Amino acid sequence: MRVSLLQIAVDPDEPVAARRERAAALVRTRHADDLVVLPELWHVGAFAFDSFAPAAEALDGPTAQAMSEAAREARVWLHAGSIAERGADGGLFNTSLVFDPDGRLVRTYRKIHRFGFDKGEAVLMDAGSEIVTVPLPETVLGLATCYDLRFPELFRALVDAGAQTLVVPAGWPERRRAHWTLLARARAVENQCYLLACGTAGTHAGVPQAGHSIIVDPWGETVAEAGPGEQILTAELDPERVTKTREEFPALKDRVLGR
Ligand SMILES: O=C(O)CCC(=O)C(=O)O
Repeated sequence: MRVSLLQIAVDPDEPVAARRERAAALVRTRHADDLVVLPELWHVGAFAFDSFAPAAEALDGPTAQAMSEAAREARVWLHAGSIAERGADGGLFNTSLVFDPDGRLVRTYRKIHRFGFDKGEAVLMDAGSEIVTVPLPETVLGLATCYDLRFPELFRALVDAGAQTLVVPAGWPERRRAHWTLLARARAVENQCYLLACGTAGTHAGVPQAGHSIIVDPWGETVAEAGPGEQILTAELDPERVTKTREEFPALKDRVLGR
């Protein structure tokens, strides 16, 4: 199973519509992949708090439409990262979108843990509450977003729901890059899953982004890691490794708490 993480640069000088078209054009080139992943809030920037409400879109808005068409053209599964979603009830959510190779929006995930403590996303957005998995032909995706990476109980719940490949779009800041890499590997090894963590590059709202998107295998080893700039990170995964790792080292079966 070939996967690519599109580590897009989010630059405040680039209009949202231009970045949307650039991202769609990149997705359209990925026809040799099975799964393509974009970062968190790449259309607007995860730290561009003032733009969340004005840039918010419905689930059939321009970003979703562009991603649907790109997935269909490339014939790939597309985790299109997340958008600022204006819900039908007026709520504002940080929502991930997954499209199938026919361009159908098959699942959405509203970020559960909002970042910012008493400002930013934490006060501007509403929290999701649903644990979301997505069955693909080769694996089962478990969805989480950025700050969620710090909450292992979410990932355990995803494993209980059948997840084999954890997908984490992010807009992680450079300042805490060491946490990003450490947590990505920890979530993979403790849950015996592949983990695909796709961040942004560049600097927006004065916050330099970490980049360093990373693909980790179920043994906790790094399969591929990006640098700091805009980059496409590609790797070949063996979905059977999840089952084999869980059979050969059955630590998940020894759980005592939280079952
Ligand atoms: O947890 C962190 O250090 C970064 C989280 C974050 O930037 C986010 O969730 O948008």
